[in-house]
Amino acid sequence: MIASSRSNEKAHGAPESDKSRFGSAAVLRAFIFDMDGVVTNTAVAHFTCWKEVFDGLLRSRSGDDFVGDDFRDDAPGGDNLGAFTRRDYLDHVDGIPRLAGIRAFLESREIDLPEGEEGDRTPATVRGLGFLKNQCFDRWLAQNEVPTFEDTRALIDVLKANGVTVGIFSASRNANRVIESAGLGGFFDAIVSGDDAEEQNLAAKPDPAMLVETARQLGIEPRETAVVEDALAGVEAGSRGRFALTVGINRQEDHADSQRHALRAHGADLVVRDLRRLLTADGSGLRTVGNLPAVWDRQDELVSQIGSRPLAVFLDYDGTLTPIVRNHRKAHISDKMVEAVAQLAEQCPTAIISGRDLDDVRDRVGLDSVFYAGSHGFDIAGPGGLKMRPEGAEKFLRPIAEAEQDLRRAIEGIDGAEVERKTFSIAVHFRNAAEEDVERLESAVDEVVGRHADLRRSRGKKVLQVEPRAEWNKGKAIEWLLANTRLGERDALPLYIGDDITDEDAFAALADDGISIVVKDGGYITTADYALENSADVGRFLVWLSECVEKQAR
Ligand SMILES: O=P(O)(O)OC[C@H]1O[C@H](O[C@H]2O[C@H](CO)[C@@H](O)[C@H](O)[C@H]2O)[C@H](O)[C@@H](O)[C@@H]1O
Repeated sequence: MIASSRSNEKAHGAPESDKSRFGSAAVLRAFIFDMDGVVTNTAVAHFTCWKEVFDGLLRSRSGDDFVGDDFRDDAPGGDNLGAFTRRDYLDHVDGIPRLAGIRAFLESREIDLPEGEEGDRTPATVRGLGFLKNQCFDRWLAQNEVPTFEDTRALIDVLKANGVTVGIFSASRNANRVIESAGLGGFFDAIVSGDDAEEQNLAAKPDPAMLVETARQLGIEPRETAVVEDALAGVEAGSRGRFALTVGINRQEDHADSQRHALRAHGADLVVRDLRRLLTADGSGLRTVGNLPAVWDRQDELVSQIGSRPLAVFLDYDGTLTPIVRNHRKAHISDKMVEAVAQLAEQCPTAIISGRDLDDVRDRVGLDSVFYAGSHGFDIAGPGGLKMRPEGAEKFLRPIAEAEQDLRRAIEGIDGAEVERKTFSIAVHFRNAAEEDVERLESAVDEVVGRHADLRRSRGKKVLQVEPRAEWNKGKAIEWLLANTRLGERDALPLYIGDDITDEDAFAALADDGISIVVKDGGYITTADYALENSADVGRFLVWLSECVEKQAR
């Protein structure tokens, strides 16, 4: 076996300073938690009360045919008077102020009700429905102690022990009572509730106003603050407010995969199923690329994890197969690395999953034996003429082309900023721009993206990416490749190596079954299992892996 790599060589041509990397643990001084569904487990109580109220209304309109005890998860399937479902809860009322949620649900069922008056007590008006829902929840609160999520408690304990400030916010006007009932009174450094929102006229999620107010009360800038949210509107608020990191917590049991991709599409930088995934193995600190175990210290563990299963290897390109360099055109892969990938591809199916354009990454690597996914997984190709784009992908080509023109105009005059067009995304690079111009650049990009409902903005290393607002990403591409090509044959064990935030989608896809390795760069929060030092270390590891698989086959 190859000896542990302890080389300090700077493989990264222009290393990021720890502090310049968003999501870097070094810059995080505060965490803000959404209350319902993240800290407190009131979802069942809320859902039950919404169901009681809305089913009462729907029953009164549909008569004898109504099936009220229907707890199905899916949408009502065109039946506007069908029972209130969990999908309705998530799509229309979860995390939304009471009356706004009622209006959204009624609109989804094409039910027109008058707004009504403050003192209304019947389901004949929006306000009356709001009263009944709150009365039900009040009853529940009086009879129950609000449960909390253990993983959130564990994360908060670590944050507090490490001197990180912690705030909580909720659109609920019952927030303070819920926090008290959960035994968390005095636990948070700031609480912003639905009452505060009303008093200060703070717009509801996805507007970041409540989050920004919580950060203000904590006395810490959004750029130094992480947000933890479970609702789609909430992660969107974190992204719109340009918080340092937006973590999506996915507590869905039945629709876990689609919820993970939806949280990402709405702006979560990272999505986890359990917040303890953000902690080191011993649970004492945040899991960062800096404190992950080196692959070389865990060779035996890896060998036993692989066991007799065939491997399916997935590799990122920039920062993984090549060092990061100032000019993206000059990120050339070395002959030695191509040789290492080629040898590995002879032993086990191998894919390169890149944010670059498909043709660009394929030309750079130049191997016919590997699979490729370009534009963060939107454009897949492989041996034997394989070609795949997710259904409906082409509809994004037009908004992307328009945004490209707008972005080129918008960044004129920002020295060092550059637009790189890929088929299904646009990278706006700022590695060579002055630090003081980055905020202006971000605003310009947000402004352009704001004009296109089909597009969203995500982040990477000294780059903003404009991409389809679609539930597709590197992780989804890997899932597709595993299900539809020889990469997934014979119960293959997937292994992924990457270095950037978009690689977290791949790590999430492998969270239950797979090996995730991050290439070190700065000290940002990651969900990977192991680390490699730099791209030279990746090369050594690929050679080691080829040898392992060869031995396994003998
Ligand atoms: O998914 P990847 O293969 O890692 O691609 C991610 C982006 O990589 C490139 O940009 C990054 O690398 C450049 C060259 O080292 C560097 O100058 C830039 O700052 C990095 O963000 C590529 O240009 C992008 O299109 C990819 O999305």
